[in-house]
Amino acid sequence: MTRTPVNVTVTGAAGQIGYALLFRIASGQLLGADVPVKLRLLEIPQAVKAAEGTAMELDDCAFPLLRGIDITDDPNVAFSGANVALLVGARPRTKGMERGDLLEANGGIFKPQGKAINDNAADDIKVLVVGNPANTNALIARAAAPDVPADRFTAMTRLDHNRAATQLAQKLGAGVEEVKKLTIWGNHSATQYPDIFHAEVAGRNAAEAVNDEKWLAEEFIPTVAKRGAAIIEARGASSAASAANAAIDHVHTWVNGTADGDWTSMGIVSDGSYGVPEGLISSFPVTTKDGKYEIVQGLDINEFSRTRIDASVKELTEERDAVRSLGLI
Ligand SMILES: NC(=O)C1=CN([C@@H]2O[C@H](COP(=O)(O)OP(=O)(O)OC[C@H]3O[C@@H](n4cnc5c(N)ncnc54)[C@H](O)[C@@H]3O)[C@@H](O)[C@H]2O)C=CC1
Ligand SMILES: O=C([O-])CC(=O)C(=O)O
Repeated sequence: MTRTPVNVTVTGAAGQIGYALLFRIASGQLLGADVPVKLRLLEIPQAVKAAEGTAMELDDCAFPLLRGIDITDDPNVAFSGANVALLVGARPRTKGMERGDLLEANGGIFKPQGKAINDNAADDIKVLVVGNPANTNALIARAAAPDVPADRFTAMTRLDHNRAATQLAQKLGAGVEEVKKLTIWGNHSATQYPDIFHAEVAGRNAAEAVNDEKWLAEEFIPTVAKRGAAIIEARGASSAASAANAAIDHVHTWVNGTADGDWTSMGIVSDGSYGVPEGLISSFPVTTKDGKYEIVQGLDINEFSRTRIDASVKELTEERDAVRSLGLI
């Protein structure tokens, strides 16, 4: 194999998502079974030793595609020459913390990381923000990287998309692979809107096949939107393996393309489509090809959907205004 390795930077590498993610990247599941990778792990100084332990384990897997691991607490080093950056490390909300405090603490992480990406990453850099609040953290990083095209900054709603696919498949007794054209709109938060009106299950329109607006409004949407909290309640820790899996899916789809007749959901910088204010990082239905994505255009948005998209976009607008007033963007 003579191909130049792809540099993949992972922040928060010693955390629980990092532990579920790194082995899959190193085994070729992020970019493809023929693509060698070099890993750059960014951690805070106190967690560098733990990241070193994970790196020892990665070595011990003898992955043929893994061409090196660097571990650092310096964002400029971590993002030097990065082709793909997975921004996982974030400041969780702790007891007594107001939303503004959370946004400010994360601004202290994502602003310098955005600048370090701007100054050091490769020209083809692709960024996925996983750390919460993911959409607004992506907005902060993007604002700190004026030399990087805005469409390279994305936020993860693929976990929500995958959750919705399973809920819908289970409701209709279908396989998840038969579910197509689902959309997550808006924020990766409880206001997100999983939309089945354009979705198909085994070739049938999903909303018609379900034919149960009560289930849609009272079961499906809340189950998907509050799944993160339900996992925390059940597991005593937030979702990790499924979040890592979604990060793999997000980047793999971005790089390798969506299947014909299907699309996926990604948090991306709005171009104003579907009435989402330009510049907000909001989830949309997108197709991907040759490492680029496009918003699926021309979908009819009914009243049921419009109200819910607007509510989530309102929350994103409020988060943007809050980080703006904190001087973070
Ligand atoms: N978008 C999504 O669908 C999902 C997002 N998440 C979010 O992902 C984030 C990570 O989750 P976990 O891995 O479970 O958390 P964790 O607490 O286990 O790990 C986070 C890691 O980030 C590190 N970190 C903190 N600040 C850093 C910085 N400035 N630079 C580099 N590393 C830093 C910490 O030392 C820690 O090792 C959380 O914000 C969580 O809410 C989790 C699940 C789904
Ligand atoms: O709230 C969290 O940290 C976990 C999360 O985003 C999710 O599972 O969707």
